[in-house]
Amino acid sequence: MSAKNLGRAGAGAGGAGGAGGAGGAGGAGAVPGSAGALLPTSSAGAAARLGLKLLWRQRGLLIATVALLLLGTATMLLIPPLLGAIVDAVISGEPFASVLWLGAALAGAGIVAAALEGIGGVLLVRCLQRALAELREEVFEAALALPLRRIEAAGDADVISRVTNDVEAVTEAISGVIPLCARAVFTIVLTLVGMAALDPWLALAALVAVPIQVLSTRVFLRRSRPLYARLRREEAERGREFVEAVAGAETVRAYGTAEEHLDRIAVASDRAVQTHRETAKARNIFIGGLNAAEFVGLAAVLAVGFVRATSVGLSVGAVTAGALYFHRLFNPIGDLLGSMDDLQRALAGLQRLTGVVQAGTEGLGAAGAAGAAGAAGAEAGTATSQRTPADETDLAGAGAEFTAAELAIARTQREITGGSIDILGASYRYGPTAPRAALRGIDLVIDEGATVALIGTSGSGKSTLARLIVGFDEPLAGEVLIGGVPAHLARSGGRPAALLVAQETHLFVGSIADNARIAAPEASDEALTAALEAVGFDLSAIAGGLHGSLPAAVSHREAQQLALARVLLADPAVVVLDEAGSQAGADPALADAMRRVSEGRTAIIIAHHLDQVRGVDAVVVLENGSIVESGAPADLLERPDGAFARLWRMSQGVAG
Ligand SMILES: Nc1ncnc2c1ncn2[C@@H]1O[C@H](COP(=O)(O)OP(=O)(O)OP(=O)(O)O)[C@@H](O)[C@H]1O
Repeated sequence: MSAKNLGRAGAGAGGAGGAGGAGGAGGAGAVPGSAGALLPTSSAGAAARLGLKLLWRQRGLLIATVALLLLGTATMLLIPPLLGAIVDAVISGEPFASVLWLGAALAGAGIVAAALEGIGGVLLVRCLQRALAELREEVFEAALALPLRRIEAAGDADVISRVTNDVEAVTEAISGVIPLCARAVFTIVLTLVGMAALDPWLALAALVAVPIQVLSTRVFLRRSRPLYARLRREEAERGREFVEAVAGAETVRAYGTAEEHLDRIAVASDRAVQTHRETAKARNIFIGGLNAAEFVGLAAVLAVGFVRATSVGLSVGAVTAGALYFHRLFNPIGDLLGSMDDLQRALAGLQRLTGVVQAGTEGLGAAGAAGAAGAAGAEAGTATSQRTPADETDLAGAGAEFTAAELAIARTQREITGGSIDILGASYRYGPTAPRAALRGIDLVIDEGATVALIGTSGSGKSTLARLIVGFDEPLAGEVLIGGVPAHLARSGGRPAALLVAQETHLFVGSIADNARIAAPEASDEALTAALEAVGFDLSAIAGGLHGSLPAAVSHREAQQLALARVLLADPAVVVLDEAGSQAGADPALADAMRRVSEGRTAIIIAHHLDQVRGVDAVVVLENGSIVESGAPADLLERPDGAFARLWRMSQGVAG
């Protein structure tokens, strides 16, 4: 295969030292979401809407649950009047049998109410847990669908803290607080109805507590809402400092910057602790307000009961029942208002989770599908959902089954018409603060099936170009097309059209088969074995063979071979081997595997050893983000002053 049009602007008809279309928009503008921008947080309304949407999917179960809880609460309300009736029966000297019957009714009501509330509570938790599972899925899918640059800019810790801490806050609320609040609301409403039925004046007296409760709650909410939002942000920042220090442990040790990192972690921790203190203070004031309200309310009920008993002859039993009703309100009101704390935390968490869902959807809806195709494209290991619908019509029909993020991905992705690569005036810059553009006006056309080596000194832009080709990022100016489709949207047979095999291969805990199969979930054991054998992976060396566990200390060669086998299984039109062969010169088995993987598809090899350019159709030399030379290796070697010939001589230890 040739790469005859290669380096169209850079080399023209093989011209050495061309500027590679350096006139491109090297100074392209800001990268959205760059420079440490945390992922967005949604409004409370959007979070509530998402919560309701998820709950609505369980509506059948939810309605049955609410009915059971209401029935249970209503039955429980029979207890105070029955107790009042016992008091009246004893005072009026009724026969013991009557009191006994009332006692039996009391016990029966208690048992039935407890059973109904118990079953209702279990069903409610089940319903909420299902909604939570769906929320987790939505957030996870949205996080995967986020443009890779967006995640990099926010930092892994931000995403991790959302899918761990925030999900945990919402889980706690869902398992404990929301069922408690649901029961509390039912009890409060029905108890007030019960009191009003007993004597409307008693119910009115109970309402004296309400203004104090409302005031305490409002003050608390006003103070705590921003405090909780701040707390979650500060905890995420603390996590980020920590993760960064741990992830960069080697660098930290090498440069002796441990103290500096510890200081930064300490500052972030202090900030979070201070906010914790402020929230505790706000909570204590709030609880004091609730206690005062209870005291005032009960005093009012007893006083009004006394007046009513003496003025209109309300029975002592009725007043007792009224006081018991009011007393019964203490716990649910306390539960409800006391749960505001957890609900606030859960809402703050839900807003951050909804923010991820929105960012995933919006990023894709606009131009940000890079992450979808790109993240999915990384070394075939992270292929997106196999539920990719064939076209828009399918999507509309199956809408309910797809998350918003999936719909956005699927709507924008397109099948390629071939494996050619057209890079037209592509420029890229890592954020507005980057000192210079990583790529400037790259023009490069690679024919389908060609094998091309990218070479250049460190920082010349090879990896950046690779990221654009596999669709991790979009160029800030110009275009990168695979088979006529923008690289970040390009699909081939429903899978990413281009895959990258990087130096680091991500391996999952599990068997060799599990690790290979993520590239092609439907692949048979035979297909997996064939792919692994084709890249020289020695299954006989693994205890248990294909289904044996990945060795704890997997060698670099084995990891690379697994990554290459994944490419064979996923069968993309384009493969980019970034540093995959950095040891290939010294390891003929890896060099063979690379050749095998490059066969029958367009292959870009980021060559770190010039040995790797042997047998390639063309070489592209990058310098400072521009193509300075390109052409067939033999042709380039004939130009003694050319960049490639110079690099070649250096690699052979020849001066000049
Ligand atoms: N994540 C990043 N954030 C900011 N700048 C970056 C980032 N990655 C690369 N760069 C910069 O972009 C330019 C091109 O880097 P790139 O990694 O593409 O070069 P390379 O030729 O692949 O280098 P190497 O051979 O060392 O991997 C360099 O100036 C580099 O510092």
